[in-house]
Amino acid sequence: MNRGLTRAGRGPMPDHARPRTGRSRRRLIAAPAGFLLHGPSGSVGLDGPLTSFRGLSEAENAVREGTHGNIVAGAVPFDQESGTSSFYLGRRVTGRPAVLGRPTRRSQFVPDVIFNDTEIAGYIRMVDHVLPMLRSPNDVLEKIVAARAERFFTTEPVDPLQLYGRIVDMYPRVHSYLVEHLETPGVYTMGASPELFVKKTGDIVTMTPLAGTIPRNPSLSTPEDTARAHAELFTDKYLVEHRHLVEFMLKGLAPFCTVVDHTHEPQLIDVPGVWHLGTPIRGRLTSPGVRVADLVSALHPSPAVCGVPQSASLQLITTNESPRGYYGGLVGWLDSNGDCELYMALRGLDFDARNGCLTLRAGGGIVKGSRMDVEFTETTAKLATMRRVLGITPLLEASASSRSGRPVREAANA
Ligand SMILES: C=C(O[C@H]1C=CC=C(C(=O)O)[C@@H]1O)C(=O)O
Repeated sequence: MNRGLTRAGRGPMPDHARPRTGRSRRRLIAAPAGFLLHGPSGSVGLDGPLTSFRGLSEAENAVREGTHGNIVAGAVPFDQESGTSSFYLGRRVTGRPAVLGRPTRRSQFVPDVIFNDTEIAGYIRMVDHVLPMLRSPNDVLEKIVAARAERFFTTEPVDPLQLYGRIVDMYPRVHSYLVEHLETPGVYTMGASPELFVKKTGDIVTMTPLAGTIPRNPSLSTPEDTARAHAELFTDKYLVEHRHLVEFMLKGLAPFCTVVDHTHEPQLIDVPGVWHLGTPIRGRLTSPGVRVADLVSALHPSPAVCGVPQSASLQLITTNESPRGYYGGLVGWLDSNGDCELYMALRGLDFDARNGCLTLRAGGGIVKGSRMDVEFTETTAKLATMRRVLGITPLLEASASSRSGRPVREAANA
């Protein structure tokens, strides 16, 4: 167990990354304390002194003891073999940190290399490599999630909490998250997650796995765009891509549940910038004492971020992509009652406050019948969620605007 490694023992934060406290009549979180979550289900932060853990199972044991705090919160990486978790045990605080309300200085974000072309080339190679495998009746691969990164540098120091505040303000309909990396203090993963991985309340688990995506069309009215999304997503290619995920989740849940209910048809899910197919699932656990760490090892990484079969997809991803870190992992909290809320760490970025480097990452499920150009456009639409936060014109909106000759409406929360 890695107890006892507290913020006090982790060296100083750089000046421009250090949080400041402010005065407000609302209840405030004075410091970021490793983890923040804001969204329709409420706000969660931590109050110290904190104890930290590099594994979900140890973190769960400690919070269930209930002696050092009532909540443990943080992130599980995409690949638990090559990365470590960052969990912080403390007391639950609800409310908005004072610093989130502060106006941000306008920074410029410049690309690492023009168009981040190395990552684009790697993505194209990966998709080219897997498409024939998916078509071959002799290959086991049925679905794989290929992802690509975009890297930018800030031209002046950026406060990670102010950056996070922009995410919270821009995307109130989904859950925003921030986790400081335990291994590398001063590095943060943050974003606006569209997807509930698992929520546990007593003996009830709920989730809405998402797979199947098309970008929103900001030049259409909402009813027109809804009709278009329905017509495009309820077709064989997307339904198969989605079914792989639902089948995996149902199979993974079965040993833990006495009953599992789900809708037989997926639903159209409206999240910032894109439409998804999603299936709400609800299970009754064999006991409220089922461990969250056991649910996570049965269900993560799911085909929402990895593929089918899991081991072959994981192998292809770890061999061919730059390390994903917390992208495609899980973020959220577990408490001393055995309850939890974990979200998929998607539509986010890694921010290294020590050198101003930001890495955005997004991917999409590839199945037999997928097309390179359509898949690439899907990753562009997903990357746009964080590009908007940085004030970098999303490529899709820029090109749609120049084609139509008129400005395109902001689609982030349309
Ligand atoms: C892998 C991502 O999204 C997942 C979640 C929803 C829909 C997805 C899809 O349609 O491929 C992905 O499975 C991402 O945002 O990087």
